[in-house]
Amino acid sequence: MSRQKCIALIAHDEKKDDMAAFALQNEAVLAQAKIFATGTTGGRVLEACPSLDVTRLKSGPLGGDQQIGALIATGEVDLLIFFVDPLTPMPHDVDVKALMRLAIVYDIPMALNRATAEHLLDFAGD
Ligand SMILES: O=C(CO)COP(=O)(O)O
Repeated sequence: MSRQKCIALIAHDEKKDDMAAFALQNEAVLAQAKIFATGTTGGRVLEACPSLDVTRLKSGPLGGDQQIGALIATGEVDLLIFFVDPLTPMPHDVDVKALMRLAIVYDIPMALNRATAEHLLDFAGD
């Protein structure tokens, strides 16, 4: 039997409402997966969908992006959904870039906006 899929969810502050709505809309598919999320994002996802299996890591600026990156490096993430805010400077921009870099290095499907995330979940739900 193949192991349960693992999905990482992250959203910058301006995109958190979008992430909560996305989680609610796709709750049935997300319920099949183990979810890792950065701290605040995970809290918002759990508020929207309390029954999901969400492990909350540190908040992004405090190391959460790096924790997700480490999980990618150890082969524990199958899909990264990261709603990025391209209009706000981030103090932890280097961490954001490092995470995206690892997703590319390990060839993990990565959605950086909602439109792409919907497509990826369509495939994951098949
Ligand atoms: O900053 C983030 C990603 O770079 C997200 O972290 P939070 O989910 O804790 O806000």
